[in-house]
Parts: sequence; structure tokens; C-alpha cells
Amino acid sequence: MLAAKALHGSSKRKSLLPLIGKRLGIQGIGVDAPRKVFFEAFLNPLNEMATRSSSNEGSCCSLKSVTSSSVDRSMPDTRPKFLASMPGFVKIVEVGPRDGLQNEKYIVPTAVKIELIKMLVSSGLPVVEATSFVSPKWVPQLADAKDVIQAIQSFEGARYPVLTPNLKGFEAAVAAGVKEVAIFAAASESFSRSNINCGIEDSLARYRDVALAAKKLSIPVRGYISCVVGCPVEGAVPPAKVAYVAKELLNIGCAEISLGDTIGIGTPGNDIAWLIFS
Ligand SMILES: CC(C)(COP(=O)([O-])OP(=O)([O-])OC[C@H]1O[C@@H](n2cnc3c(N)ncnc32)[C@H](O)[C@@H]1OP(=O)([O-])[O-])[C@@H](O)C(=O)NCCC(=O)NCCSC(=O)C[C@@](C)(O)CC(=O)[O-]
Repeated sequence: MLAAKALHGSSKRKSLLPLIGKRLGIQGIGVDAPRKVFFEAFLNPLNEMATRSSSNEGSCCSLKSVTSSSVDRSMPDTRPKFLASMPGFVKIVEVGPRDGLQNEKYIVPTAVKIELIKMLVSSGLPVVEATSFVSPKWVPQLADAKDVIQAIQSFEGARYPVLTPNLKGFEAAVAAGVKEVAIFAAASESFSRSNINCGIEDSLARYRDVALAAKKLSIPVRGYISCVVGCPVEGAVPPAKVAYVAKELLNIGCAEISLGDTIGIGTPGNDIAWLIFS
């Protein structure tokens, strides 16, 4: 479940992405989803946030060999052209124990999940999304969330955010010892309804409550947006919708926004634009 790379213009067909990025002041814009992968599109405002988070919490992987967020702009950029458009940071959030296991046909034993998390951390991953505190009726595969979290409390070297769809999930997560949560909205109305049984506006209202509760406890919240490129039901998703949801998530207090190309159609031949912060 781990992958992150920048998408650039295909050699056969010139991509609009760099142009759009330039117009919006976006340094690196891209998404890659060979399966389901979240690539943080590092917009200028978020880039700064990532830098801070990196230095304070060690959560971001700095592409030091490639570039640095503190690039001295008075120096000539000697990087190869294709590297020059890469973002200063790539934050890798490994979501296998959550996103991978939530769809398994058979329920993976808790002990195996814990061992998986241990191995992922020992491979050097700084953030491992461990599980979800969602309804076990909807996702029985992760009904052991509390046990997983309690078992990994002593694992050092990484952070372990979890998904929380509502206050109930948030409170259960905090009670289990979670220190970081994620909320998950969608840019597609149909996907939102099928995933969390409510529309986009209702989901934002729920997430506002979660974010408020999290703020009181100084718990960081990251916000997912699903279907930023396309939806399995609705097809193409207008970038303005993605921008709207992103703004709302930022306004309710998300420290980060993750753009999910949920169905993996953001290929180099598909010119996609995210007009976030436009
Ligand atoms: C949002 C709900 C809860 C609404 O589900 P609902 O059925 O509308 O909610 P409800 O409030 O009517 O509750 C129904 C039952 O669930 C219980 N319940 C309610 N909430 C919780 C909770 N937090 N923890 C435990 N139990 C809960 C609640 O107590 C009740 O139990 P009952 O009274 O019937 O016994 C449900 O739809 C749900 O849990 N959905 C989660 C779906 C999910 O996990 N999807 C996968 C993750 S999202 C994803 O993969 C996308 C992402 C993030 O990866 C990005 C991308 O790839 O694009």
C-alpha cells in the first residue's frame, strides 16, 4: 500500500499540470494511485506546514537528495528538469493496516495486524495509519481497533493515526490511547453516501464536531478527500468540488489535507487540475 511519486507530463502528450500548477502558485501537483495511494499535493501554503511538521515532529520525509524546502532561490537550480518540479517534501502515510485490511474478505487476526504494524515501523515509515474507529457493522474487518491501538502503544518510532467518522469513533479512539486522527470526506456526493451513509454537507457537519473535540485535546486532525479525480458512480469530479471540500476541511481545523485518487485514474495521460485555494 506504500507508494508515492509525482506525476509529470507524459512524453507523448503534454500535460497541463505544470501550467495549471504555475498559474495557481502550486509547486508540486500530482497523484499516483497504482492501487490506492495518497500523494500529498504540496501546495505552497501546505508546504510550509509540512516543513514545520517535519522539523517539529519528524513526520515528513525530506527529499534531501532531490531538493529541499529551504531552497536558496538566489542559487541556480542545477537539478535535472524533471526533478525541478518535484515538491520539497513528500510525506508518506502508510495506510496498509487500515486501508488494506478493511477490504480483506477474511478478518485478519489482531496479532497479525500488530505484527504487520511492527514490521512497517521497523522499515522506517514515520506514520502508519493503524486502524479505524468506524462502525463494526460497516467494517467488521477493523472491529478490533481498540485492541490494536492498545497493543501498539509501546511501539516507538512512528505515529499511528486512525480514521474517525464521527464523535463516537473519536471518543473511542481517544479512550484507547490514540494521539492523532483522520476524518474522511469525499468530493463526490454518491461516494460520500455509499461510504459514510451521508452527503458531503452532513459529513462536514459531523467532522466539525470531531475537529472541535480534537482541538480541545490538542489532537491533530488530517482530512482525506476521496475521489478527487473521479468517482466510480459519478465519473469525472469537477476540481471546484475538490477545492470546496478542501477549504471546508481546512476551515474546520484540519492540519493536513490528503487528496485521494480513490479509483486510481490520475494517470499521466489524464490531465487533471485541482483548483484548491483558487
Ligand atoms: C459513518 C458511519 C458510522 C455511519 O453509519 P450509520 O449506519 O449511518 O450510523 P448510525 O449513527 O446510524 O449508527 C449505526 C450503528 O453503528 C454504530 N456506530 C456509529 N458510529 C460508530 C463508530 N464510530 N464506532 C462504532 N460504532 C459506531 C452506532 O452505534 C449504531 O449501532 P447500533 O445502535 O445499530 O448497534 C458508517 O457509515 C461507517 O462506519 N462508515 C465507515 C466506512 C469506512 O470505514 N469506509 C472505509 C474508509 S474511507 C476510505 O477508505 C477512503 C480513504 C480514506 O481511504 C480515502 C480514499 O481512498 O479515497
